[in-house]
Amino acid sequence: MATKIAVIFYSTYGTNHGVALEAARAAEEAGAEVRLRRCRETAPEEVVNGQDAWREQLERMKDIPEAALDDMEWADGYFIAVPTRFGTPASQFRAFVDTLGPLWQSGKLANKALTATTSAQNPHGGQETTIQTIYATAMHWGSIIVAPGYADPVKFEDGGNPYGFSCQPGPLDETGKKSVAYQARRLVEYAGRIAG
Ligand SMILES: Cc1cc2nc3c(=O)[nH]c(=O)nc-3n(C[C@H](O)[C@H](O)[C@H](O)COP(=O)(O)O)c2cc1C
Repeated sequence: MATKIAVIFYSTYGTNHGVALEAARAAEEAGAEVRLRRCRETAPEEVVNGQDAWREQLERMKDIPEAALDDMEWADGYFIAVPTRFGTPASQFRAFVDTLGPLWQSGKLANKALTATTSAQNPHGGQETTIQTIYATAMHWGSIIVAPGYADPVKFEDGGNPYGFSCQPGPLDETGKKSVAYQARRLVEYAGRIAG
């Protein structure tokens, strides 16, 4: 049976959408069954519509299903891609996390593999604290954290964040794609071992 991976992301301007697409592609290539899911937009409509770039990104994602409890229960592993907001994950992701109490209570979030990535405007704008904050939540679930570390040469080319791939806003460059693909393959491998 194929390893099941949920790629859960949120993106205001497109960066993390790009990361999520590359992660989903690489996980599928590695043999996983993949669900690509976006966190629901929680910002007021007038705020989203007040920024063309935000409104257009929401339009680009409209056919991607919103993340739901069933996706979390279904998956063997989670690939999380969310922007940094003041050194922590975007609240749209936190809003989804805050719906997971019943799953956690029934033990259905335990023993899943999890890895996380982020983006921030500045090269040192809080990427590491964002990823570590996601990992702190994952520990409450009993997840097995699959950080990339420096276990592949690409980590010496991509800025070297051992907690998870991180970048500045914009489309992924070739090194970024390689790094995200490596992190996704690693997740598939360890999610499969745990589930197996
Ligand atoms: C409310 C808010 C807070 C932000 N906080 C930070 C921050 O702490 N550090 C930083 O470098 N960038 C910060 N940014 C920039 C975002 O991280 C950036 O827009 C995001 O990584 C782009 O990802 P996306 O294209 O997927 O939306 C912030 C942006 C917003 C709107």
